[in-house]
Amino acid sequence: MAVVELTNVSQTFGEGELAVHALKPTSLSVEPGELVALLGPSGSGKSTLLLAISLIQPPTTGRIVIDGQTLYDNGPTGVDERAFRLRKIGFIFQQHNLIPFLTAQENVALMLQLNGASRREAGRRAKDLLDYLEMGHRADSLPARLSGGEQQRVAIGRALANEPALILADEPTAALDTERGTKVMGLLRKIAQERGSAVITVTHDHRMIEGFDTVYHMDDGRMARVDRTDPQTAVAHA
Ligand SMILES: Nc1ncnc2c1ncn2[C@@H]1O[C@H](COP(=O)(O)OP(=O)(O)OP(=O)(O)O)[C@@H](O)[C@H]1O
Repeated sequence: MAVVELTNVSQTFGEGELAVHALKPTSLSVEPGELVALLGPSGSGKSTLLLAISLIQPPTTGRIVIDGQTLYDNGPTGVDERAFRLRKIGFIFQQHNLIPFLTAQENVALMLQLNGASRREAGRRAKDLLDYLEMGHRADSLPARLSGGEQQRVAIGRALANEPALILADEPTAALDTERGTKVMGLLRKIAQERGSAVITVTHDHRMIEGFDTVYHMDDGRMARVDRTDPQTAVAHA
């Protein structure tokens, strides 16, 4: 079963002559363990797509099924979207938005507590997760004391805390040097494989493209799959 199943999802802002068709009818299926990259110029609809998938900004039309649950079918389906997001979707943004006065461990634990874990249980699981991300030794540090790459790993820990079926990321490696960026990609792959999560990442970071299973290019609200075996196409979309 696919983790993400989109059918004819579109987004139009405004009406009549002023209408912006930010996302033309788009269908997409992402399997467990699959890493998907979304490329495309500024304003092509990448953020619109991520916001629609997570129903942070519901689309104008279409059907969205995540982890077997129909969240949207040309309108809301009655699912509690906020609770669903908290349990099933992890977000990683370029600006990691860690809470500055909480330690690395507390930042991760907070997500678990929001989902009902006790403080003690959340602390224990957050520490395990940071160990897994090779950040256990910095568990008690405040974000300001961590390097950019370390902060990014804490943000990844936070996104993964509830073992989400789907991870949505916006430029997770752009602020990192190649070595750290490669490590973050490796982590995403490891998690996707071990947990069967699907990962959809907006990226302009061409250094990392090889790390993805599937690459889509967006242009003016239209999404097309990039055939990486064809150098012409791959270059045209680079
Ligand atoms: N809430 C909104 N109201 C009106 N227009 C919007 C809204 N959100 C996005 N748009 C428009 O929709 C189009 C797609 O925007 P989107 O943010 O999805 O692009 P993007 O590919 O993510 O760009 P970037 O790489 O710059 O983040 C743009 O023309 C944008 O101006």
